[in-house]
Amino acid sequence: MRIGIAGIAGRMGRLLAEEVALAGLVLAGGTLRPGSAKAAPDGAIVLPDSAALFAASDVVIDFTQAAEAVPHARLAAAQGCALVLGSSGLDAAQEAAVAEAAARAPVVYAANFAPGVNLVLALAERMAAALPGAQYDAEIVEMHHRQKVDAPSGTAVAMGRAVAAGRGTTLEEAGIESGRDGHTGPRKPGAIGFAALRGGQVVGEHTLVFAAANEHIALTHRSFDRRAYATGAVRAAQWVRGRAPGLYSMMDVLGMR
Ligand SMILES: NC(=O)C1=CN([C@@H]2O[C@H](COP(=O)(O)OP(=O)(O)OC[C@H]3O[C@@H](n4cnc5c(N)ncnc54)[C@H](OP(=O)(O)O)[C@@H]3O)[C@@H](O)[C@H]2O)C=CC1
Ligand SMILES: O=C(O)C1=N[C@H](C(=O)O)C[C@H](O)C1
Repeated sequence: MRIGIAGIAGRMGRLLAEEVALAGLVLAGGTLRPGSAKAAPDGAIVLPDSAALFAASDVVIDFTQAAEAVPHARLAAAQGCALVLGSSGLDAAQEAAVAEAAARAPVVYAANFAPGVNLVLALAERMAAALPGAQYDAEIVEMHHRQKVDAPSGTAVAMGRAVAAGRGTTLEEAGIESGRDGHTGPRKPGAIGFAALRGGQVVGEHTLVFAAANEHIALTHRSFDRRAYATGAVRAAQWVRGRAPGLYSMMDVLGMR
């Protein structure tokens, strides 16, 4: 199986190249951002653009940036190539366009490819179903390295969506409270709160708190090494090859639904 890696010189791109080799798969090559000062890992073939990457690959893994998600999903659809999409920070229109392209190619899109996080998402939904929103305020706190460009993290948003689903609603309907500052007024009943911390080289930490008048319950996941994401993404690439077109998640890859 030939794997292509978009953004092969990035933090995730480099690790993905290592994990592809460790899994005994063929690295078809990778792309760099046009004009990038970064160099690809030694020995990796650098392809001139995304079209060449998709033409050379059976599965492309994309951990670059939100703006590349739609063009990459459209290339996957046009060229009959599978896509593993890990970039975060996609807006609603970008997510809808990826879903549309996935009608013509198999796409695994996940906010977080670490298996433990996906278990946390399943637990979050069950906890929210058991803890009424009128009494248990859901607050999500995440911390990441100083280079991260989007907030809240994709994983924090996925946690919020899981809480909303457990309560039989959507994140948009439940309401979001984030970036509280100044005279914000009291907390809106049922809203889901987000707080983002940035500093140092934190790989990824997420805590979901359910806070009631007389008790708190918290669920925390910490990633110590990006390899947790990279091994998950390569596993997803092996799983998605040859699947029918559709939008899949890491939960599907892990057999969790
Ligand atoms: N779903 C998950 O499990 C995870 C998701 N992520 C997400 O993955 C993304 C990347 O994270 P990370 O590796 O830390 O970030 P990096 O900035 O280290 O890597 C991204 C790389 O993509 C390159 N790039 C940007 N645009 C293009 C393009 N058009 N073509 C080719 N390469 C391009 C960048 O180049 P340059 O540096 O020159 O700009 C950079 O080298 C983020 O959105 C992050 O949130 C990260 C970890 C886990
Ligand atoms: O940018 C990162 O580093 C990460 N991004 C993903 C996110 O936004 O949730 C996954 C992980 O938290 C690391």
